[in-house]
Amino acid sequence: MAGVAGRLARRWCRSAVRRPLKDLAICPNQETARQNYVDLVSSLTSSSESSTQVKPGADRGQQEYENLVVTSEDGITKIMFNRPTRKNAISTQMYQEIMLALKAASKDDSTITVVTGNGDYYCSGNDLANFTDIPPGGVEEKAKQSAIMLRDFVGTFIDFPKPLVAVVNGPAVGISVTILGLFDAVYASDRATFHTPFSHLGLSPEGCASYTFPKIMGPAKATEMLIFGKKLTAGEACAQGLVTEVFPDSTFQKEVWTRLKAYSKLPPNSMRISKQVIRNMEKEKLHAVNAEESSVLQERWLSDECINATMNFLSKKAKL
Ligand SMILES: CCCCC/C=C/CC(=O)SCCNC(=O)CCNC(=O)[C@H](O)C(C)(C)COP(=O)(O)OP(=O)(O)OC[C@H]1O[C@@H](n2cnc3c(N)ncnc32)[C@H](O)[C@@H]1OP(=O)(O)O
Repeated sequence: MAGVAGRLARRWCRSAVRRPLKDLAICPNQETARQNYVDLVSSLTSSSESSTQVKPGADRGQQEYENLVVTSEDGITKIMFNRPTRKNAISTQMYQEIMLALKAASKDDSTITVVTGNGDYYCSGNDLANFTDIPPGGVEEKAKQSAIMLRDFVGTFIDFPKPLVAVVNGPAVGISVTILGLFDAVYASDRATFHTPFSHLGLSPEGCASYTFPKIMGPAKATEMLIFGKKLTAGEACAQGLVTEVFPDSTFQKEVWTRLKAYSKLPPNSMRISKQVIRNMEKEKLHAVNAEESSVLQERWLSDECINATMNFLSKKAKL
């Protein structure tokens, strides 16, 4: 594995050497930062690479997923993030699996779709090792591919036609928080926290949060979360309208699932149509916001601020 990373890194270095710096449109400091990043990537152990690879033989036709557990029962399709040892961080493969699972859920017989996490975390956001998988086109190509994937991923939530409920079983970070603004209800354990540390990571908001959060909680509170990276408790997130209701952790699963099972017996067409009426006027705007956020992030991922923060995490120098 280290050999593959090394080869990719060497290929990126050769292409960088062939192109004059003015063509790269970056200053020498950025060039050095990127080179350091590529060097770090090539020295990493195989664990981060294996976490983002698609296993041959994963049979999508039969809805088998490597990083999700998807079940359908009592009119509810449950999509559970299932990488508990990585705090359910979303790998490249997992983004694809979530999109597939949502598309399947949009067409199945269930009336409600639920997203939740396995283990002590709901989700720790984007898997920071995603950026170690550098294609032959180099880091610019990686940023471009990531922006396309991000736009498609968020677009799947914008277009989801049935009631979509998040059952937030523990801390939520980054993109797993921002997309909550696209859910129809958010139930949280009192152990959950909501954290979008974009500035700490040299990033900017995604998941349409630059539009939905100011609308949900007002611009001043949205600024504290999205620009200053303030971590909210479940109670605070509920007071600000991001969370529908908070439950004590000891009774969380029982109370939430009892409620969801009752809701799932409501007439499905009526629920779908009500969702359309509530959300459809906004769809075009949300897709435009999604495109803009993805394009801004494509640039951010190439910035010194982002590269340094990612390196610090991957080399175990920093955590949130
Ligand atoms: C690519 C296209 C789309 C991009 C969309 C962009 C989205 C932006 C975001 O989502 S920003 C948020 C990114 N997330 C983070 O920065 C979180 C990083 N993780 C942490 O700070 C901590 O791990 C923690 C606070 C979430 C949990 O700390 P704790 O001490 O409780 O647990 P560990 O750190 O020991 O975690 C167990 C192992 O899991 C690995 N891990 C956890 N989260 C991530 C992650 N997001 N990316 C990669 N790896 C993660 C962690 O490194 C541990 O691994 P180890 O056992 O090998 O040490």
